[in-house]
Amino acid sequence: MQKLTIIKIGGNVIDNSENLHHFLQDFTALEGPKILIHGGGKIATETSAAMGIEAKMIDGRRITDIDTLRVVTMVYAGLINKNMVAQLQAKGNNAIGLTGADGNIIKAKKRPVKAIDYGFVGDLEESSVSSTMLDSLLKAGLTPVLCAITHDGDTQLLNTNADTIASAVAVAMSSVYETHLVYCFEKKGVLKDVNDDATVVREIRASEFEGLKADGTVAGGMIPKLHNAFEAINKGVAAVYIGKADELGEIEKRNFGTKLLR
Ligand SMILES: Nc1ncnc2c1ncn2[C@@H]1O[C@H](COP(=O)(O)OP(=O)(O)O)[C@@H](O)[C@H]1O
Ligand SMILES: CC(=O)N[C@@H](CCC(=O)OP(=O)(O)O)C(=O)O
Repeated sequence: MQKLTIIKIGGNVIDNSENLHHFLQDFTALEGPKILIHGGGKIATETSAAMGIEAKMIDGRRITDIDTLRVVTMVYAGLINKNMVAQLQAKGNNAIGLTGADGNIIKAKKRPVKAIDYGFVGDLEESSVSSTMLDSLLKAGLTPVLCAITHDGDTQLLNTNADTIASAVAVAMSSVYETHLVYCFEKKGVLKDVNDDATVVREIRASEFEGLKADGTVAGGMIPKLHNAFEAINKGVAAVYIGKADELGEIEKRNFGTKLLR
């Protein structure tokens, strides 16, 4: 099987133009077919505030009412996605920026209203990602750049967490490629002490996850990130890493961040 590299980049890195430039350079230099998935939550929150809309997050998910959906569509599918594609083009990478609605690449289901109404948040299912469409783009020599906007197939755009998209895309592509998934963010990996980059946990087994949550080692956005990362490794993705965006260039040379084990 041919190797495919899927990289997810988080909002804190995207927000810093110097870090983003460096990351996109390293991403372009990676050998072989690749897919980039980006978030942008931080910029969406700032843009919402500038428009007088208060951002509300519960368990790492944005409550997406109709006004917020407009903002995230503009920010993720427009501003961030198109700027990233333009930067990749300038670096010689023939990128194509897409939402899940384009080419029906990711179809989601609006999250059912239970105790909390998340609004226009889309959940993914086994059959949500079209590996066939993504593979035809890769075979055409293009680098897909996917944002966090999906659709329900019945006109409605939806907002789906970018870590979840990365995991689902990696699982779907594993039937066609030996898929490697890398979550890039602003820290060196999963840390024992969140404020100390020298405390990277080099390997985490699925069986250790509950303990790390219970003793408070992992918290906040790291909980859904690890959950999505373990979903990927447990469903056939060949390798999953979590590490620092500006160390991506080192990934083949030495230990990069935290490696997940089944
Ligand atoms: N043990 C940990 N190691 C690293 N980061 C952690 C840990 N526990 C909590 N975090 C927090 O998780 C955040 C990453 O989650 P998130 O902000 O959702 O990522 P992204 O930037 O990819 O969207 C980090 O910025 C950090 O504040
Ligand atoms: C439903 C939901 O929460 N969607 C996310 C999508 C963006 C994202 O995941 O951005 P980061 O990777 O930068 O956090 C949000 O709107 O924040």
